[in-house]
Amino acid sequence: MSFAAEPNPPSDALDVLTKSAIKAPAHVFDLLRRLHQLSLDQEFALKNDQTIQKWKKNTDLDAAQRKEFFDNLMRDKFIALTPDKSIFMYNLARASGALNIVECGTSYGVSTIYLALAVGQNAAQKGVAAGGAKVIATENEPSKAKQARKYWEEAGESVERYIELREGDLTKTLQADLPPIDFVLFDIWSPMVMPTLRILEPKLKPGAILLADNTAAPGNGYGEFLSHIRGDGAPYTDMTLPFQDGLEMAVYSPGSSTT
Ligand SMILES: C[S@@+](CC[C@H](N)C(=O)[O-])C[C@H]1O[C@@H](n2cnc3c(N)ncnc32)[C@H](O)[C@@H]1O
Repeated sequence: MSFAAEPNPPSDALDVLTKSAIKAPAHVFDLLRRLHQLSLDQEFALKNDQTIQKWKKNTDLDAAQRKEFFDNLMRDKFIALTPDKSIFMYNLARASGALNIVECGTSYGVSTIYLALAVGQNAAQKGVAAGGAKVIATENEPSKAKQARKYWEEAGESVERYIELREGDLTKTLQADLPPIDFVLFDIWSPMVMPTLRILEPKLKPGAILLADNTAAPGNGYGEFLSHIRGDGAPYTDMTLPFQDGLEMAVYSPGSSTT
């Protein structure tokens, strides 16, 4: 999400989540609609919150004070990937046949549900047992992790069994026990993205897909990450997809010839 963008009326944003957009049991589909609505309502309120507008303009705050304000503000916020981006992500994960996905930034687990549906459906199609396919979810706010688990329990078997939630700072929780990775979602505070990619990169499979949210938002803080994946000789192909505030899609392509 970006505070700079004009808010969309929440009802419009949800229109894309039709029954033909994703394959999901009816109760999971209804759960996703409910959670997106909560997230969109929160974002709508945030964009019109005068406290935030004052905070944005207050140049007296130092970096630590700004971080504290931001962390407190976000502690109970979904900040879920928007429905259009979520649907695209689900279908990309399905089309690529991803079996092992890392989700950087889980919050209340909305995007995790899409990724777990995709992983589970890919596993079923390929005849892979549940243990061989999963979404590694990451969240450092305990109250969010607890509630995310409840939503996944409500979603049931087709979702819950494909999620492994690692609680705590992801730059620590992702240090060990990573499978070869097919797909990564970066939906986390942008300064965390490059340190996390450094941890994940040795485990990326050739052809692995990276998505990163809001790379075209004003002041997005993605500079180091974008330089890394777009640099001369970088082992990636990359495009900013034209969703609101951008959605970066990169494909890990080590050793690919340019001749
Ligand atoms: C944008 S939200 C994720 C939204 C989620 N992907 C979705 O679509 O439902 C980013 C989350 O990252 C979490 N986070 C921030 N820093 C973190 C860190 N160092 N380790 C793990 N999680 C972190 C925040 O608490 C927040 O809930």
